[in-house]
Amino acid sequence: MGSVSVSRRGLSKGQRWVVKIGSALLTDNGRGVNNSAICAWVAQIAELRQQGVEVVLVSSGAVAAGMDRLGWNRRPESIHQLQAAAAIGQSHLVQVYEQAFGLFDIRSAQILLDHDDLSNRTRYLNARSTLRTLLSLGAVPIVNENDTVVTDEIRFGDNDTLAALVANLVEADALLILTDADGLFTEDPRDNPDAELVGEASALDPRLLGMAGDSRSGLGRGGMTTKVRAAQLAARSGACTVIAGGAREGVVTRVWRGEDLGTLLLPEADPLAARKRWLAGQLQVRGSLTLDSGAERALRDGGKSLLSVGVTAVQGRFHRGDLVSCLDGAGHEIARGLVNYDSSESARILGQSSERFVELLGYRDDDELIHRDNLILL
Ligand SMILES: Nc1ncnc2c1ncn2[C@@H]1O[C@H](COP(=O)(O)OP(=O)(O)O)[C@@H](O)[C@H]1O
Ligand SMILES: N[C@@H](CCC(=O)OP(=O)(O)O)C(=O)O
Repeated sequence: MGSVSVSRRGLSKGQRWVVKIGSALLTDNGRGVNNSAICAWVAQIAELRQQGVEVVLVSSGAVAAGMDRLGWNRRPESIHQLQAAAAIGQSHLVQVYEQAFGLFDIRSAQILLDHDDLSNRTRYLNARSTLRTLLSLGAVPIVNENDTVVTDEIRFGDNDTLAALVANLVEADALLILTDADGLFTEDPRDNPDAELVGEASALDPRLLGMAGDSRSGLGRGGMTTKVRAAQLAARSGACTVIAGGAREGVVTRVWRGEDLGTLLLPEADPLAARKRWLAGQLQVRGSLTLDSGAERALRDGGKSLLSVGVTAVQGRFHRGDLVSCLDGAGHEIARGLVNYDSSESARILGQSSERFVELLGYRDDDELIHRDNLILL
């Protein structure tokens, strides 16, 4: 699987990171919320922020923290008891984070998501806009599954998957999964103490899932299997994943600096191509926009976003967040992208500058009709 490489050095170039902290770690194996560990991770995240890295934190631990507060020492079977424990634990957890981030003058924000939020396009885009806005305000969003409203069938099942979906959502450069093992080993080290740490591999290497086993802690859910799957999911939008031991001193900043810690799982060679392909594979084309020559040039040569002022016609019926084609004057498709306004709104703002959006639509959300990050040139 090779040793550490140039790819490790690339980690510090990432501008947006998702850091996921698992239950067993957070609660010191069920012994209440580990305040000092949380303070240490928060201090490291504050350092990353200082270096210009935007961080989204995905934190598990609500059920485990709630169990501790309720004096339960076994994870309940009943979904309602789990939900109740999560509700009690989550508010405590967020309070601890809020205090810790406060020491660094960083605002934190609670985001609770469920499966529908990420499979429904409008809610997906809304979640994305909120996360992006929070990041641009310098805040650290703290994400967890919305355990109160989910039922068994629609649970993500584990926060590793949720973290990978969030990495896709915010188009993160890296996903750091902190857990109670030092990374992915060739076998569960609890079964075989001679198992070796995998230093680096392609996230898509088929051997990885054969090495990964389940969780044993009774607090965590997915074990290494969901972490490897999460790395594969994150790789789809071009993110690399590091699975590392969260109890190691300075782990977040050390991984960021490229130190040889944990397991680095890489996306395919060209992350940008992966990201665009991921975008293209998202949806069916629902409509099209015809561009004037200025807009065509801005897209083709300038790598710019599509503004409504450069659109001359709107075809089809589509919603905000749908995939639409961008056509040149002769009707040839030159690009595809996720549109920020639905078809009737797009028809009202075509040819107009975004300054008139409020007057024409009654509101203005995004200045661009299609943001360049959501645009694929053909
Ligand atoms: N190949 C492996 N390498 C390392 N750990 C493994 C492996 N297979 C299974 N595990 C288990 O996965 C656990 C971490 O997953 P989990 O308990 O779900 O933690 P978290 O709460 O951080 O998500 C480890 O404690 C370890 O016992
Ligand atoms: N939403 C749940 C997540 C549980 C979970 O997935 O835990 P983990 O496997 O430790 O990431 C909680 O906060 O307890």
